[in-house]
Amino acid sequence: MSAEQPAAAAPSPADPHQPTHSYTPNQGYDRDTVPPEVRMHRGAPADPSPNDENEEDDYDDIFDGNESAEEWDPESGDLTKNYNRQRGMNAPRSNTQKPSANTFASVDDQVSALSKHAAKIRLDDVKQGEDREKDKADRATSDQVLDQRTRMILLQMINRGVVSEVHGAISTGKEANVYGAVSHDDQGEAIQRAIKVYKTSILVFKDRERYITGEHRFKGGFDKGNNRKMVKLWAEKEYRNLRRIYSAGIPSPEPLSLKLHVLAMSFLGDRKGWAYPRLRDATIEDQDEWRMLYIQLLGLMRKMFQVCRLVHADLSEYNILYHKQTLYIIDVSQSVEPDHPRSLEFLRMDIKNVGDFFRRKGVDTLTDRMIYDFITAADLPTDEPAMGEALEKLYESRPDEGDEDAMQVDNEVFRNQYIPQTLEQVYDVEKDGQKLEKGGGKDLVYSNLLADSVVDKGQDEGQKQEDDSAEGTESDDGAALDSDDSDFDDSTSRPRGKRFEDKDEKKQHKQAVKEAKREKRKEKMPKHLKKKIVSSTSRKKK
Ligand SMILES: Nc1ncnc2c1ncn2[C@@H]1O[C@H](COP(=O)(O)OP(=O)(O)OP(=O)(O)O)[C@@H](O)[C@H]1O
Ligand SMILES: [Mg+2]
Repeated sequence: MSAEQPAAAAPSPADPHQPTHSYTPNQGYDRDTVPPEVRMHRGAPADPSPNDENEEDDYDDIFDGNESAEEWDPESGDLTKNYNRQRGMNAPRSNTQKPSANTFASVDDQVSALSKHAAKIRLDDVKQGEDREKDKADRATSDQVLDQRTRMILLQMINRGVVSEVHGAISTGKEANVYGAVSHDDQGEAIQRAIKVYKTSILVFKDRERYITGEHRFKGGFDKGNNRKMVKLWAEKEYRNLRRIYSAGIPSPEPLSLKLHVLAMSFLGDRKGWAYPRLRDATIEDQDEWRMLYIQLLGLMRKMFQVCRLVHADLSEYNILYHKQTLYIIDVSQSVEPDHPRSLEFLRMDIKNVGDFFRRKGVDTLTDRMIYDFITAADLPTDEPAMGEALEKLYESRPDEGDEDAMQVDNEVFRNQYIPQTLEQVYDVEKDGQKLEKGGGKDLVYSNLLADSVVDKGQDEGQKQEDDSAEGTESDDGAALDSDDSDFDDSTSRPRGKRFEDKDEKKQHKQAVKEAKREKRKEKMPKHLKKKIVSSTSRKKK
């Protein structure tokens, strides 16, 4: 106040009495009682971190709602709630109050309440496989991803009982870090968990746009300028995709809880917290096992496509974990639905990655085209052992059995083939279907999807029975499975129509069905109706 006042005089009994705390309008009381590791600041600079540049260090979205996954998607909120209820993941919460009248003070209270858990985040306790040990610099960077907001979310998860402790990084990457965590069951038994924390740095997430644009589930698009929102969207995508995959019975982490950019899931590893190796790092000597895993993986890809309606879109030996002859699918944040304009392109890429890897391991692989047809064919089984058997039949049906040169040529052709990017393009091609049929038709990589699963199914449900009997026969309109596919016994999953013993009879029947369908197509249905059918068919879950 006055300039004469001594700066730091020794305390004297005559000094005016100082309040124990100070009050700043709109900021509430000072928070010196809150340990620094959980202290939040409105206005005050946060710890410098490359990951939270331009981020206002506030926690409103963390405490707002306070309901984990329930708040992130109003449209599918019910589903998530149900899921969480079923999983019993909504542990008793001690801080359910919502910020209302005095928002800041209320958030502050919640922060203070969480501070008691601060010691349960111990990131120096690092658990990484030897071959994946990162150097110190890397680790330092990784630790910084735990900015104040992330720390707050983790504390909140601890408070809610999702986990009881968070440990060091299992993996530190460009886009996300995965941390080990522990939770305790009713008997006090430790259960390992994994927590994936998405990084919010702008550059890394730039190319993610192509996965989201065109996703009907993300119709609202995303705000490229807002990093935080984008990363949140990304975590949501992984959560939702994992839920589908896990509930379809595909080996994968079980998604447990989601808050903004932090996703808690079950841990794929041993009880001591060692994660299963990536397929890339798995030590498998037995050649037969490699082949078995290859067949297993093709089945998982098919199931993911047909049952979960998802294309992984980043599938490789890096995003598959291995344990005891079982493959686990992870890292599904970029996975898209079949109606995504680039889904088929992504699928083709996945197939290539998988094929290349297993070929390097010495496995006699099928051509990319055969795998593509196997995955997209509507009329094959979606469960084991039937899927594996179907693949064995494919092996038997190969015309140039294992001829590597022929396969290479076929793969090259297939990989360079035109894949439509939009529905409009698909329909234009479909109009020309008759022309293409005469020879080029089987090169239509999307024919499985278009002719069978989309257009015909949608046209008239009343005729479904008739169409069913022709399932698999339409396939020679395009690049579908060899017509022998009707020999597959998938009676367990879906009743098939008429079965054919005689090849000629089969051929005749196919011809007739083809004619009938051609006629049917002439009575073209309005585009908007088709589009509607396309999206409803592709969203359909079994
Ligand atoms: N549920 C889990 N259980 C055990 N380990 C896991 C789990 N999820 C991920 N991991 C480990 O973390 C690693 C990285 O996970 P993931 O592939 O999901 O992240 P990412 O998106 O690829 O991250 P980045 O691209 O930044 O490397 C995996 O290779 C795996 O070793
Ligand atoms: Mg990965």
